[in-house]
Amino acid sequence: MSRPTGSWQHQAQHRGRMWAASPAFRRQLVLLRSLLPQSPPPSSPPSSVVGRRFAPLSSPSGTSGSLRAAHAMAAATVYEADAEAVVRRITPPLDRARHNGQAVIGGCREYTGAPYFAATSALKVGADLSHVFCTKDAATVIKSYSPELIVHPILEESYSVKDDERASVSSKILTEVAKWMERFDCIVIGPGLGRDSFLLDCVSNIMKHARQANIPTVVDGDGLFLITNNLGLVEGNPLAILTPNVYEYKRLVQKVLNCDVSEETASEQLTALCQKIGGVTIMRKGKADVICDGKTVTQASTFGSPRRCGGQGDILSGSIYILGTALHRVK
Ligand SMILES: NC(=O)C1=CN([C@@H]2O[C@H](COP(=O)(O)OP(=O)(O)OC[C@H]3O[C@@H](n4cnc5c(N)ncnc54)[C@H](O)[C@@H]3O)[C@@H](O)[C@H]2O)[C@@H](O)CC1
Ligand SMILES: Nc1ncnc2c1ncn2[C@@H]1O[C@H](COP(=O)(O)OP(=O)(O)OP(=O)(O)O)[C@@H](O)[C@H]1O
Ligand SMILES: [Mg+2]
Repeated sequence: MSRPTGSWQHQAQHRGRMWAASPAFRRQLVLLRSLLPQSPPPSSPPSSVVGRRFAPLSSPSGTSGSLRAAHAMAAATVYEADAEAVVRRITPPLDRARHNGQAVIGGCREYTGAPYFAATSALKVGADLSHVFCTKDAATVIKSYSPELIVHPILEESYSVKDDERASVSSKILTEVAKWMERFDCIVIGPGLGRDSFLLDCVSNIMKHARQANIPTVVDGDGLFLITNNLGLVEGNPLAILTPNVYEYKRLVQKVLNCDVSEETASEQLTALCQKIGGVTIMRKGKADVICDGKTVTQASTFGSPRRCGGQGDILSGSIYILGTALHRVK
């Protein structure tokens, strides 16, 4: 699907006026401050920020075509995040008056592990409740993994819905998820979702609803497959965080920037990608996780296991839940 033809700048100006007056705007400020260390004042040494300042990953020289303009605007500096300090800063304090919840939209016939990993990670980093919205086939399996998860067997794939029932089933699914939406501090769209066209249409509606409700939304796994083919779902949404792995990033770059991934201009290309989509924050997963909001580039290169077993990305997307709670605390 092609991108909307309306001018992004025009839409951004309009949204900007609305955002400035809304609680979501304050959440966005916290999002940026949490993920990205602030630039030190010109006279301050690098140690004064949460994170160290790094030389550019590469020079923008040698880039060509449509990327050149974006590269000219790109942040030339990559910061190294002090991941532990960031986590300490945004982890929700224990408070008797408070409870927090998150939802994972994912899980189909093939994949039950991914939504489980994401949902259970949220519990481990501090969520009191974690919901999974998945297909009926996946629900019993996911429930049997853990009594802590609240599992809703409501998503449907094409094979289980007759053509003339699609509209009513789709609307029923949205109504069911919408009923719960206000309880969530954050939703994660995509781990183990699969790529069934009917299911993805229903999830598009859920994403639009979450956006209207200003719920911070992490997009991972097959959620990234969905948005890569329908960028309007996240375009201009400052509460959207995309967490692509190597392949998901490659597909995004090819679709949005119309070129291949370039390691020589990695930070500039990531910045250009954020700017072209508009508003979103992207965490590019890899040996170092590189995070960008279109202005600043930060990397977290704390050593992890070199083993690349499946599920590590799902754990990451579920853990980003704490960022959602940080955002809701400034409601
Ligand atoms: N236990 C589970 O249920 C799991 C389900 N998963 C889900 O599976 C679905 C498809 O995800 P995929 O990542 O397979 O889809 P992709 O389309 O991103 O990957 C396509 C192919 O690339 C390979 N690949 C991915 N990352 C790679 C890397 N860093 N280096 C080399 N090869 C790489 C994969 O093995 C796969 O064969 C998603 O919904 C995802 O969430 C995964 O999260 C893994 C665990
Ligand atoms: N080459 C690597 N070396 C070391 N750590 C890595 C490497 N690639 C990714 N990681 C770490 O693993 C985490 C998960 O990234 P990964 O690329 O495995 O996600 P994924 O493919 O989406 O995982 P999943 O199997 O859950 O879908 C990242 O946050 C990163 O810290
Ligand atoms: Mg993944």
